[in-house]
Parts: sequence; structure tokens; C-alpha cells
Amino acid sequence: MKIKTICCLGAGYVGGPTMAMIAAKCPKIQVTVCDFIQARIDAWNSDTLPVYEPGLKEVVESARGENLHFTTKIKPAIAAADLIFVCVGTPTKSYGIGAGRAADLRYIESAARLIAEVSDSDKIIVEKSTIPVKTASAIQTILSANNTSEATFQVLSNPEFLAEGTAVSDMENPDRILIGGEQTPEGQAALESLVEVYANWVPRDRIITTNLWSSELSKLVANAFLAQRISSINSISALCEATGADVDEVSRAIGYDSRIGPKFLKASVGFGGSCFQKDILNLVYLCESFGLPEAADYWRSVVTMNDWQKSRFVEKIVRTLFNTVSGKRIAILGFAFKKDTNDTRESAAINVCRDLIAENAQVIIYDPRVPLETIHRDLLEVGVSQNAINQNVKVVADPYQAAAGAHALATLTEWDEFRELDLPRVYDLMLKPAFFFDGRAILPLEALKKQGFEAFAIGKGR
Ligand SMILES: NC(=O)c1ccc[n+]([C@@H]2O[C@H](COP(=O)([O-])OP(=O)(O)OC[C@H]3O[C@@H](n4cnc5c(N)ncnc54)[C@H](O)[C@@H]3O)[C@@H](O)[C@H]2O)c1
Ligand SMILES: O=c1ccn([C@@H]2O[C@H](COP(=O)(O)OP(=O)(O)O[C@H]3O[C@H](CO)[C@@H](O)[C@H](O)[C@H]3O)[C@@H](O)[C@H]2O)c(=O)[nH]1
Repeated sequence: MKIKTICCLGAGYVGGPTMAMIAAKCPKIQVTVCDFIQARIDAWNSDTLPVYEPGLKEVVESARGENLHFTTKIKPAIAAADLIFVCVGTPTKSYGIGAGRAADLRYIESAARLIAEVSDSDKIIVEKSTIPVKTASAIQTILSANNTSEATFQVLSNPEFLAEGTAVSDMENPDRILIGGEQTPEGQAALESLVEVYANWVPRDRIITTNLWSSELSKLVANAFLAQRISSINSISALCEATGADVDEVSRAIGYDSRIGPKFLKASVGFGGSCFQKDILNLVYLCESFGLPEAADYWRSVVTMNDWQKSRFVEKIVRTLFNTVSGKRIAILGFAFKKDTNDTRESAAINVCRDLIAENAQVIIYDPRVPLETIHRDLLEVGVSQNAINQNVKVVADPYQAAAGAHALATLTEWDEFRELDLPRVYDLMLKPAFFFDGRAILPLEALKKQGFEAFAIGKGR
């Protein structure tokens, strides 16, 4: 089937940017992105997009109103489409069987039911959401059981590998596009239709095709391997602090080994983001479900190490500040889970602030992209009371306001602007001794010390 009309269910961090890129690269295909959240759709249709990504606005504006549309009118968009991307959320289940580990597939299921209800022509359904292996079979069952027309459905798996903050360049020049399909003539024809869409801008040798289950599983495994590297280097950061080694030097030394490679070896206060923890826990649950407890334990330890990295950072602050931060002002630089995004989901900053507030510290937070409402919402969600937020949390408009009168300062996101801080000014603004905790190891430790700070950086021995 030659694809002429695409519909996408879900206008979030994945649906919006990926569909904008497809529309920009395939001017002959009409792309409609749907969501039932009116405010989100309105934002995609406005000058202030709901997702901040470098270069995204230009891509959206190049196609919006031509062959890229954002709407809450979901049913007509499904009915008109040849191919439907499912880009809905798949959060960790918070209730019932598998709570805290398994993926909550309710949005996937309701999307499948809606597609079956509305469709009266043949459709290719593409799982772009991250899902447990074998989900395609559940979608196929729901579609067949609820099909009231002669329409046929082919389900493909096409996981998304973009990273936030670099989404546009990742989509424009992907390491690979992965597409899994059924090993039948119809399945392979559907797969070829989607290959042709991507081939508009991605070289064919970077479009990998597999069976459905390999594609679904590969997404979870890719994230598990990436997160495992961070937990591995973070475990070594603790050893570096204890021994006098420097974790950046260790990363550089081991990264020169072509079998290890240099990427994803930056020690930090802990990985965040909506994907890593969720997807590893999903893998853990799959291992448990298939009777593989040793494999489950192995992958769970990646999350355990990450939790420890966050809590030992807070402990370091409290111990260094003479065992109490009660009533002390701690400047927090960065709240997003990484630089160049306004996303805070699972950000290490949330846990660090929660734990400091539990010690009765005053946290003065600055992030260039994260607004006050998001910070308050995130802290409420992890159990900080409204009363504590009113009394212990302040959100300010620049790093110097955060530093003014602070006992300590902690960098939690690696925003470029923090590398260019006016250190003498920061030092003058703070109470003395001025404690500096570099949770991202972004500033030269020696320069901080020379300036007069009592400085600590993740993974740097004294
Ligand atoms: N965020 C990332 O960087 C990233 C990268 C790769 C993969 N993923 C995966 O992609 C999926 C989506 O992630 P996200 O970050 O875009 O989530 P998100 O929460 O930002 O967006 C999901 C959207 O889907 C909408 N939705 C739910 N059911 C719908 C329906 N039936 N019809 C229309 N809209 C519906 C929701 O209202 C929401 O706006 C997840 O499975 C995630 O694991 C995310
Ligand atoms: O060396 C590193 C690299 C990353 N991080 C942290 O790890 C987290 C995740 O970073 P990153 O992977 O760059 O961003 P995500 O947007 O979460 O992207 C991951 O998760 C997506 C959702 O599944 C996948 O599509 C991407 O391929 C995968 O990189 C962030 O908190 C980073 O600060 C480190 O601490 N050290």
C-alpha cells in the first residue's frame, strides 16, 4: 500500500515531534496528530509548542497547515488514515498485578478499541509507544474481535529511539529505524509500506527489519543497556570519591577501548527521564513473568544503583553541612532531567529536593525551562506537602538569585549556561563557607576550590 494519509494517536513528546519530522520530509503524505487533551492540541497549533526541543519549532512551522495537522477530532482522522501510529503513554502500572513494574497498557488497549470501532477500510497500525514484548498480539486480538467491517489490519512495531533535547537531530539522522512485522506476505507488505515512508530521508541500510517480537524487545533492551552503562559508571564514581581517582579520567581511559566506546559514561547524580526506569522495570517484570528471577534481579540492580546515587548525593550535602541543613538555603541549579528539555519526568532533582525538604532545608530552585507550576506539581506527586512547598520552596528567575544568601549550591542539570557561571559573583553572594556540590561534574573542581568554594563533584576524589 502506498501511504498517503497518516494519523497519530498521542500528541506528546514522541507523537508531536516524530510526526512533524515525517510531514516535513514527506510533503505528499497528509499527517494528522490527535489527542484528546484540547490544551495540548491548542499548544501544537500555537507559537508556544508544548514540547521544548532545539529546532523543533522550525520543523513544525515548515509543515503545519500544509500537510501537518493537530486536532482533537480523533475519529475522522482514524477513518481517513492508511496508517495509524500509536504514540500513547505506557507508564508503569501503579495498581494491581505487576504494580510498580509492569507497563500500564490501558491507553494502548483503548486506542486499539477505538481504531476497530471507527475503521471501515484497511489499516496499518504501528506501535511506536514502548510496550512489553507480545503486545502486538494483544492489539491484533482486540482489533479482530471488534471489527465490524470488512477492513483488514496489519500491526507493525516501530519503536522510537529519539532522546529528548536532541530529538530533531536524532530523527533527522537516526542511527537506525527499526521495524518489526509479521512473517506473512501481508505482514511483509505492510512493513515495506512503512519502510518506504522512512526511505524519504533515511538511507535504506539504516532501516532494520525484524520479526515483531524482536523489534518490541529490542526497544526495552536498548534502554536497559544504556541505563546500565550509567549505573555502572555511577557505581565507579563512588569508588573514585573514596580513593582519589577521577571518574572522568576513568571514563576517558576505558572509553578509548573500541569495544567499550566513549558515549554514555558521564557520571551524574542519577539518570532520569520518562523512559529508563519505566522500561527497565518493564523488562524486570517480563523476566519474572517468564520465570527468570536471576535475569530480573540483574536488571533491577540498575535501578537500585540509580536510587542509591540520588540518595547518597543528598547525604553528602547533609553530612558536609555539619550534619544539618535545617533552615539552611540550598540553591538548586537545574530541575529538568537533562539539558535542552523542559521535561522533568523522573528527574533526579525531584528526589534530591524532596529529601532536602524532608531535612527542613529551604530549596531555592532555578531552571531555564521548567516553570514554577511544574516544580510544585512534581514535588506534590512525590509526597511533599503543600504546606512544605509554601514554606521551603522558592523558584527564582536566574542562578544568582538562587545563590544569594545560600549556604550551599547544587548543580543537578547540565545546562550549558551553568558552565559559564560568574563564579566570583556566585561566591560573593553566598554565605561562608560557601559549599558547592556539582552533581553533574560540569565545572572544573580546582577552579571552584581556587575561587574559595568548599567544592565537591560527583566522582572526584579529594
Ligand atoms: N519521551 C520520549 O523521549 C520517548 C522516546 C521514545 C519512546 N517513548 C515512548 O513513547 C510513548 C509516548 O511517550 P510520550 O513521552 O510521548 O508520552 P506523553 O505522555 O507525552 O504523550 C502521550 C499522549 O497520548 C495521549 N493519548 C492517550 N490515549 C490516546 C488516544 N486514545 N488517542 C489520542 N491520544 C491519546 C495523551 O493524552 C498524551 O498527550 C511511551 O510509550 C514512551 O515510553 C518516549
Ligand atoms: O552519560 C550519561 C548519559 C545520560 N545520563 C542521564 O541519563 C538520563 C537519560 O538521558 P538520555 O538517554 O540522553 O535521554 P532520554 O530522552 O531519556 O532518552 C533515552 O530514552 C528514550 C526513551 O525511550 C530513548 O528513545 C533514547 O534512545 C534513550 O537515550 C538523563 O537524566 C541524563 O542526564 C547520564 O547521567 N550520563
